[in-house]
Amino acid sequence: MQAIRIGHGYDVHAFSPGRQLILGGVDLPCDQGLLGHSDADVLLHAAMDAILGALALGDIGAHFPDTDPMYKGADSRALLRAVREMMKERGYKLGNLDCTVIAQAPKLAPYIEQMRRNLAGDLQTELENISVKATTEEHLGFTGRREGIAAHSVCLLLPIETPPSPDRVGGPGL
Ligand SMILES: Nc1ccn([C@@H]2O[C@H](COP(=O)(O)O)[C@@H](O)[C@H]2O)c(=O)n1
Ligand SMILES: C[C@@]1(CO)OP(=O)(O)OP(=O)(O)OC[C@H]1O
Repeated sequence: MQAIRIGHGYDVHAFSPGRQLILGGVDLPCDQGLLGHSDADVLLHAAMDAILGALALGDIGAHFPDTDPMYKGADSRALLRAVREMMKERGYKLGNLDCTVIAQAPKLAPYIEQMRRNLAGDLQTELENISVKATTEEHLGFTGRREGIAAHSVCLLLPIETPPSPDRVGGPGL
């Protein structure tokens, strides 16, 4: 029987004019977006790093290098689904995921439920297993000055249960 595993992820992207702001797969109305090789969805990047961390598989940069033209402008939801497949192939499913986005602006509360739905769908889990929270940084530091957005994520992975083989049902001798 495999053990339950815990993972942590953290990511930061800088604001940049002329970019779309995409968080948790939601295209947000904002005067600027985040800079990145991909769509720079910092929330999904932290979530993926948590899952990869739980599996001791390194980080997203190792799997989807930012030097590879294949990932230029990549949809981070597609990368998340690829990470989900890595998790399944190793015999795990998501237990729960808890994410915090650190953004002075824009206000994220109206979009949090859609972000949760996107994550739950891509990770093939129930909505109740996905938590997304937002906090400002009280105008302190790079996030507080609106220079960028950071995200943290922690997850638990559970072994996928395999049904007992028929010859073991009922115990020895039956
Ligand atoms: N970008 C953000 C940041 C925070 N919120 C919500 O506002 C509330 C107060 O935030 P604090 O920084 O004072 O903790 C809190 O309920 C956050 O969920 C937000 O919607 N968007
Ligand atoms: C997501 C990837 C894809 O090339 O690019 P970026 O958008 O630059 O994001 P980062 O958080 O720096 O992670 C590295 C890459 O895996």
